[in-house]
Amino acid sequence: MVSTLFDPDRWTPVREFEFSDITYHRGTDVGAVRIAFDRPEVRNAFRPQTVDELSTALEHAKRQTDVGAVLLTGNGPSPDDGGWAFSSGGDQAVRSESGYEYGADEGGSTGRLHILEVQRQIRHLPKPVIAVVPGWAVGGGHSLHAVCDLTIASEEEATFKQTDPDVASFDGGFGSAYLARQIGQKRAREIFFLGKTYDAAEAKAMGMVNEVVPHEALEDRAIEMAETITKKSPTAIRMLKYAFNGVDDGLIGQQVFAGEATRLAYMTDEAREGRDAFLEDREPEFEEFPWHY
Ligand SMILES: CC(C)(COP(=O)(O)OP(=O)(O)OC[C@H]1O[C@@H](n2cnc3c(N)ncnc32)[C@H](O)[C@@H]1OP(=O)(O)O)[C@@H](O)C(=O)NCCC(=O)NCCSC(=O)CCC(=O)c1ccccc1C(=O)O
Repeated sequence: MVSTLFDPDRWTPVREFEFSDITYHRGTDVGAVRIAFDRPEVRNAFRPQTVDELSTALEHAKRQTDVGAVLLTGNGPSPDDGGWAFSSGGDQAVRSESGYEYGADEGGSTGRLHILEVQRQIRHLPKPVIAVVPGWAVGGGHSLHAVCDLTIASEEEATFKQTDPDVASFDGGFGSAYLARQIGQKRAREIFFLGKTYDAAEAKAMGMVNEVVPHEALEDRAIEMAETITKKSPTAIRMLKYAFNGVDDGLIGQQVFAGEATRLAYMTDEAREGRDAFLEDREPEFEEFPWHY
């Protein structure tokens, strides 16, 4: 069993990969994928292996031109005590002085903090990523939900909390500063400085959760959201995501948005004329193309 909230009729395993720390499924009747932390016994804490797998799945999801939405969630419940989690952040059991360590027989010799690279993957993914929160979203797990485009949360089980300063960690980017853009400075500072716990309704009232859903209906509602998104124009959704990002992302945001504008421009006769003139070793003839206003 993947998770008690998982509907096997709606999802097919993506068989290209052999993952140990996540599960990865493609929708059977919706153009979406479901990526889930699969370490429920440690509240879906992520270790370097988990982060590598997450990154691989996100890169694969990015390249699927018939996939328009990504659901990111956590499998559960814990076989030990029945607890639920989206993610409790970095696995403190493998944390060393330089970051989070791979096991003895895998990876490099230095500690990693590459969940931050995954945050940037989510941020730049050309399709919405929905955080589907069935339980604890804590520490780096809280930061991950913050960077996702949308968050839906279990009414009964979702709990939001920032423990970063308790374990001498600090997400100075999307987890804090971008969160403050979502919910305001006072609330974001409260989350980090006081480390209070918030249920799904409180998190929605604060503006960091879009919908609160009965626990048993959580993934059905997530699929409905993905269906809604994937019926819309892929180009419009992609450009909107990058437009929303742009204001906070500076020159990188401008570059990403402009890159997609370039793709749209490449689709015009005007661009074809520029390319063909070069290949045919002649001057380009742009006279027929208007100076739009
Ligand atoms: C999540 C809890 C609040 C849940 O509490 P509770 O329901 O009572 O369950 P527990 O009994 O505590 O936990 C069950 C079981 O899971 C183990 N566990 C839970 N969380 C972790 C974890 N993060 N790492 C390792 N193990 C974990 C726990 O030990 C229990 O195991 P047993 O063997 O059964 O005893 C509570 O568990 C809790 O507070 N967890 C710790 C949360 C935490 O501090 N997370 C780390 C925050 S720092 C971080 O995530 C850094 C990574 C990162 O993203 C980053 C990197 C670089 C810069 C910035 C960042 C950033 O912070 O974003």
